[in-house]
Amino acid sequence: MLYGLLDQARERSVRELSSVRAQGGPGGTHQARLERDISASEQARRLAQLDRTERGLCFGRTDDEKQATLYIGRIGLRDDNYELKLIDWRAPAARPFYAATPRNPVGLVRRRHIYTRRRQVTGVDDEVFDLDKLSDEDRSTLSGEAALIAAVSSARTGRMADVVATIQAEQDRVIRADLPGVLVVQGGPGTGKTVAALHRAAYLLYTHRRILERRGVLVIGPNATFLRYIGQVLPSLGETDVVLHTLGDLFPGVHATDTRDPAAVIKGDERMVRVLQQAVRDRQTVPKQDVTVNADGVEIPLRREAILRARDRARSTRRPHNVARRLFVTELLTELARSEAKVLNRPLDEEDLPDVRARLWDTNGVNAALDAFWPLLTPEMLLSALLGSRQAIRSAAGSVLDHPERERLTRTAHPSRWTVADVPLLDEAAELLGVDDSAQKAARRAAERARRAEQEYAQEVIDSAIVQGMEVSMTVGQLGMLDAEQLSDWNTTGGVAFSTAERAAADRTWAYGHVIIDEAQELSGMAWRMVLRRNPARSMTVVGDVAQTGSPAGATSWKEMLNPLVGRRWREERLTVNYRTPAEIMAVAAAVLATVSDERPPESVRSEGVGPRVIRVPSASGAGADAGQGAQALAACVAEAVRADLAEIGGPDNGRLAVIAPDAVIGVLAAAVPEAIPGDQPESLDSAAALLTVSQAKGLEFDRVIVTDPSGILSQSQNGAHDLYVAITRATHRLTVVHEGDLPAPLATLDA
Ligand SMILES: Nc1ncnc2c1ncn2[C@@H]1O[C@H](COP(=O)(O)OP(=O)(O)OP(=O)(O)O)[C@@H](O)[C@H]1O
Repeated sequence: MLYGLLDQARERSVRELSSVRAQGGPGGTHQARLERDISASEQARRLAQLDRTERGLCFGRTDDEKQATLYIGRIGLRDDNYELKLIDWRAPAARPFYAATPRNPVGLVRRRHIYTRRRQVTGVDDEVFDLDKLSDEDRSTLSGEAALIAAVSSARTGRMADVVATIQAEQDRVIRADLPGVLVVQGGPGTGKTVAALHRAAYLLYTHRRILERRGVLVIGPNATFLRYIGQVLPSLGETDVVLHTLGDLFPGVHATDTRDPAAVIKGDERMVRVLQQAVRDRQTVPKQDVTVNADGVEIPLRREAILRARDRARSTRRPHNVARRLFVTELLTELARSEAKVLNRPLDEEDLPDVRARLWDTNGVNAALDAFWPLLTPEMLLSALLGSRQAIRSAAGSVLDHPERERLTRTAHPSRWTVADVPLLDEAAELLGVDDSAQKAARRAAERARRAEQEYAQEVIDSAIVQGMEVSMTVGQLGMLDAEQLSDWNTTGGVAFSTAERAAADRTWAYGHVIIDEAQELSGMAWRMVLRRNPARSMTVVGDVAQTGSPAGATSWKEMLNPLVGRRWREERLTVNYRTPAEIMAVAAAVLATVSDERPPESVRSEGVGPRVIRVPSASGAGADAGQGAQALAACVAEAVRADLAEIGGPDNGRLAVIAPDAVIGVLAAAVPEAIPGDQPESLDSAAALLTVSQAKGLEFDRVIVTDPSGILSQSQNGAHDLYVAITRATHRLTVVHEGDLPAPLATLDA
């Protein structure tokens, strides 16, 4: 019956789409074109949404104490009488399906999971909260619990899948938490933080569509591989107004991927705000004595005193550098106009001043001279000039950073080859520099007037019968209605080309309605400042695990990181159950965790009955055995282990494998194990085996994992133990450890 309704909804959309298209090309009145564009785009979007719900359309059923039965699914569906037959998983009525526990069944008598393959029901799985209240017939069809275990044990595909059918009560609390404020979701590896955060995005867009569709939701992940890994979850949940970014591409126009910046800790330190402020001031220069400026062949004297006064005045406005520059330039042009009149022995009327200033400004000599005192700067210019010069760093950071810190910051070669740690600095610089947009502002005011006229017109369109007809068809699938503002945006941007997501991604100052930050423990103080600028409303979901922090600039506690930034306006939810890693592997991970953190390891939801496997590399013996040979021997062992694992997995449809290794041996391993595709290649996730550094493996999971050289992982950074904890907790089934020499102490039990 439900698939029948889905087909009907689809047919309706196809019909409407073709009838809209049949109305012809670009002709007709302005109003007709507008209506056609909107209608076609909405119908296409609706169709895409309906197509995505084909698999597992309905996955749940609830029976409550009042004998009401509801079916829960990926979208809401109504029959011809407008009766709701399938409840969207995000609707309030679906909540008991997720929230009920044996202790607090929230009015439910039974929760049923429904399994389907294509359009066939293949099984059901019941949880009964009150057997007495079930009818005899229902009692006779009861079935056991297995939905979650089946879901978490299944082979991995290289992409994260949605879990709408099996969201657990503690995750549901996170997903449906209120929109305002900062929600921190702390949980160990595999507790579903990422999956819960993405479902939260879908839930928020559904529940607060009016606000969020216009402002968009920003999801920040640790790297491009991770974004690819989670990229399909949201579309499958039916959401498109979401922008996915890494920290490296939050500054429009820059795509930084390099995370290995020796100065990352200093660049992440909030003291850099003062360094950048001073770097900007250092660019506002005053010569040591009076100068002359050449204006079309006339040498005009300019007093040092006047430059100093103009600078002080411009600074005292406290406007950003490029904005205050207008005042500086105007002051000095006035000074030059007077000085020129004196040189040429000509009178100067006050009312002629604006014209004279404009003429002087148009001469190359004046322009260049004033630019040298107070240049127009881009963030990129400011930062590359700073990082590329020891002298500039000394001047800007002399009182803030000590000598070794300043030395580490200096990058005389390729100062504008941006690393991820540079991006928050560029963003900070953009704030300090500002944009002199007085010319654009005038244009914008004119555009705004035009826009208001459009808006009034669009309101009339909404009120018209045709668009009211659309409303009926759209609300069937819970598509939000367009408001007058959206309609006019649509019109002024020339049609459907710019979605909220596209406009937001291109605009550094875009204020998102909600921001979700995954692996948030990795953010430095400067990175937080950049992210907070994207969300002045402070409506955020901060997801992470302070026990997995790899970056030395990252967080060791949420309190220390967040209190200075948002005060006490944050609350914490904890996730405690591990859905990924079997108990046998988690026991090893727990021993590693205990060496560095008081955080409790999460409880595994299942065990495999098989412990981790250990392979010891035969020692390279004899005189002349060196580090190179050691690495070759290690690589040979890993190659053998990879081939054995791949043979056991028996094809990419049955699961995935990852080799996780210290950064230093990735090159050797890439040569020795060509089956494993390095993580910096986009196809890595789609291959049967991936070769990853720990930072590339963050947030990902694989059926089998070969952790290579644990001692190397431990010693490669000051957060090595956190890295080893991350590496060990990526496996959903089997873990193999390949090592040379003795195992590091926390793994010693594996030798037994
Ligand atoms: N309720 C659930 N039903 C089915 N599978 C789940 C559920 N919750 C989590 N999982 C699965 O558990 C695995 C781990 O989830 P996820 O990656 O979100 O964990 P995480 O807490 O972000 O881990 P990490 O901190 O290691 O990145 C995923 O495969 C996810 O689909």
